[in-house]
Amino acid sequence: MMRQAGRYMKVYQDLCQKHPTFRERSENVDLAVEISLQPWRAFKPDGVILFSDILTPFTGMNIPFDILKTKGPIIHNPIRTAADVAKVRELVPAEAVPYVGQALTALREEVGNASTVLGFVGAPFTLASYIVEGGSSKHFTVIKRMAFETPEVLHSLLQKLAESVIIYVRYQADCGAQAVQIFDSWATHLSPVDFEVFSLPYIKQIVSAVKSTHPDLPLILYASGSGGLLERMASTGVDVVSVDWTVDMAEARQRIGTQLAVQGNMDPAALFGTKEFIERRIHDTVAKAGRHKHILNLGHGVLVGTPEENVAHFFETGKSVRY
Ligand SMILES: Cc1c2[nH]c(c1CCC(=O)O)Cc1[nH]c(c(CCC(=O)O)c1C)Cc1[nH]c(c(CCC(=O)O)c1C)Cc1[nH]c(c(C)c1CCC(=O)O)C2
Repeated sequence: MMRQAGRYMKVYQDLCQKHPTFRERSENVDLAVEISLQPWRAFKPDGVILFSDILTPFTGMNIPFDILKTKGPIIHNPIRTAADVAKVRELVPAEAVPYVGQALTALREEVGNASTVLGFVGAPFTLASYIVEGGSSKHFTVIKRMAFETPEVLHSLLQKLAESVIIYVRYQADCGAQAVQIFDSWATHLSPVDFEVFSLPYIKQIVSAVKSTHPDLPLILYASGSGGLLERMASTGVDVVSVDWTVDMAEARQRIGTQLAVQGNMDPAALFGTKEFIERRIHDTVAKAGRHKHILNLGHGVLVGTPEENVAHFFETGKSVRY
């Protein structure tokens, strides 16, 4: 299951006591592998997600960052001008983030053919939102101001990010990732007309560049609250469109079509419900996705406080579904 998978787990919280910083946990190969394997050992899901963050490659791009327990992601020197953009370096993953490749390779060895190892990247707009705003944001006013006042500055940043993301996806695949998920989590804060200018072209660029060198690597695209964008997401050329719970899965399937796979889309909070409720929701979701490619998942990460036994029940029920 996606993203902050692990935070709800006691084994992860215990490990955080000993290794208190996110960067230590994610930049040390042994720790990153160990944390990635915690949900795998507990639930045997069909996918094992690398423990890392979409911000991790920033270190190699001359964008110092931290992820603080209280404040979340922090970019120490936000990028606001053309001169700032000029300082952003192209990512050389083997030099800047070798632990990512090493962890993926180790995970592939560990899980063998019993599960799929997933890598992930942030999409240019979502990465830029952190870089320009300086951290998480509610209204995205700084990056939108840049978009609407000096679009050429934002475009030059997005283009640089797209080039590094292409390199990073290829690196993850070469090191063992069997599928890569692209997170454009905050793209839905853009109006669709602006999404078509500031996000879509860059995702398309990434997908077509990666497909030209890695035609068999499945690419998954996620955006939160993506109901206004489903057709546009499908038009990027990705193999899987990840859907969150604000869209009915039957409608999502209809809008995305039967050629692409859909992923999702249970409300993560459904795992606070009774066992029967969880089962009903799983069957409902699977039925609505229809007899076409579907990766059963939550519509976002597992929420902190989710009972681990309910997560286990999600997987047991999901695996027992027969068409
Ligand atoms: C936007 C985004 C980020 N990071 C990510 C996204 C895209 C997915 C989405 O839409 O949520 C993706 C991500 N972040 C993390 C993973 C690892 C995969 C997994 O363990 O499931 C993945 C896939 C670990 C993490 N990344 C982070 C944590 C939590 C902090 C910690 O455990 O130290 C984890 C486990 C920190 C982080 N990093 C980011 C945020 C918003 C936060 C949470 C801040 C908070 O709520 O406290 C940026």
